[in-house]
Amino acid sequence: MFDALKSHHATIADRRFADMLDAARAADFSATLGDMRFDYSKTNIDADGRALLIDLLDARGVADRRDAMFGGQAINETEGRAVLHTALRNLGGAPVMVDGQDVMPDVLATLDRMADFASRVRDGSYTGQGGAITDVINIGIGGSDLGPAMAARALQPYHDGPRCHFVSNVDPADIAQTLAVCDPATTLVIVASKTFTTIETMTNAQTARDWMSASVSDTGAQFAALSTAADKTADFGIAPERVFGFADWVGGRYSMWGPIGLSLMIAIGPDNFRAFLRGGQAMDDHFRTAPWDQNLPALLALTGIWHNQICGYATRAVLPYDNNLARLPAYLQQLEMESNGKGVSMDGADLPYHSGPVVWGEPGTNGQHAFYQLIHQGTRVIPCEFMVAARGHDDGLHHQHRLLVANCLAQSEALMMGRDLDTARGKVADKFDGAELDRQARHRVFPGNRPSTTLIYPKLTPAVLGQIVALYEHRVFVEGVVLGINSYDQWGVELGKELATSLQPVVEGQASADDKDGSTAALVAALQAQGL
Ligand SMILES: O=P(O)(O)OC[C@H]1O[C@H](O)[C@H](O)[C@@H](O)[C@@H]1O
Repeated sequence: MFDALKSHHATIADRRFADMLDAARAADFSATLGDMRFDYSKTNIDADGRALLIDLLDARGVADRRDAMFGGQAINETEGRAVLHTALRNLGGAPVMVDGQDVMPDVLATLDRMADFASRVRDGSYTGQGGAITDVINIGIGGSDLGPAMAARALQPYHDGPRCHFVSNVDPADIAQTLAVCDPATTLVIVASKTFTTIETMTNAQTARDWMSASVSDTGAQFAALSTAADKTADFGIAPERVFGFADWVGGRYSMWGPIGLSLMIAIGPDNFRAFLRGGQAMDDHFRTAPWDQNLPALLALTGIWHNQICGYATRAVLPYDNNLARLPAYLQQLEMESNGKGVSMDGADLPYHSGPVVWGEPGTNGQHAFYQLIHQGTRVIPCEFMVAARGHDDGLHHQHRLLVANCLAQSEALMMGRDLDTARGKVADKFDGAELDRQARHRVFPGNRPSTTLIYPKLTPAVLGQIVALYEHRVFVEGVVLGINSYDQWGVELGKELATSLQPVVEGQASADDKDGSTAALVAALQAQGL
């Protein structure tokens, strides 16, 4: 499938793409949605390469598949489900049909119920036993944690509701340290779980309930649930008026737009939450209508395919120069790696090329003082995705924000330009000479020609965050369709869960480790000797 692209790549692999980069290329290899601009000119993709990449979209039927997704067809074929997180941000309410039924009335009614509840928590008319709610604890994991936790951090400047805490790990340290700073009489616990069976979440929810029941008479009244499993939320003792349901066509890692976003809505308020949804919807409209060579999600995806499947770069760094996006890399790790980390194509055959890349990152400028060394001078090429706002939220500190922007732009420039041996020699010629000058200079050489993309936006508002998240969601979709995999299941997480269940009695000393492998049995024995 990638033959033409690989042949093209072979002819240009040694080219220094900085030599192509003039103002015309910068304009041609950028695309915009309003004030959001995606620049992929600092890559080795040229007009021919881009044309071949766009051919792939047509050859793989991406447009039809996109329309099938928005149209409610069961494109999650292994689970027989539609993929309709986009319906959650379809604020205009245009009909979205699943099995002959319009799902929008239910979606919008649930959004209104969420807004009503969030408003009552925020204005103090919904109370705990001790009065107005001071703390909200969202208990969830994976898609029921990473989205709202990432967004609550990203939109911290808009936070004017009660304190929000996110507990995910089954490690008791997580819940214990959170409960320690909350008052049970004024805390709302939100149990977020699509299935309401996830062991970590149910264990933490039980621990929170025990904690609350020591001092609160009606604990159920201070619990809410976000789930597709209404029967299970009732069994847990949460009254239907505080259960916010959604359908199985919302994938866990795509679910922050609906009930799973309740903690975020309580933090920033329903109006800001709706602005977040509108941002996502604006990206949906763009994805559906913009020609491929102007289409941000498609271009982001094609840049990814170029770097991973064609150039062979196995990882990709996401580097937001926006400290409030500190959790974005973790969020994207689930979104991208759980979606496109598959070795089998939709029809069950082995994938004849690599699956999606390893995604990792940290905000800049922090990363510059840690792992950028390897990005600049390590032996592997790591494509970088920079993102930065024109303005921060503290106008009085705008001079400091400019320093942040200068650093972001400097990094992509440095990665591209590098520094050759002659220039490196010049840097140290006053200190060394002869063989020592050469040796010292070698350490100061930067190969350069290292690709990056840059996403810029005016300011990290709720709407802009919505655009960014939807941009990455659709990027994952396009990459998944091109690779021919199902981006919407996650069978690869099951085996570890099954083995954890079988190991539980072993670590509890109720069953022997004899039928386990030698390493596992020895580790259990050693941990038991240390007090397990
Ligand atoms: O929302 P839940 O049903 O509790 O699921 C939470 C998470 O756990 C699973 O193991 C999946 O890997 C994730 O995709 C999911 O988001």
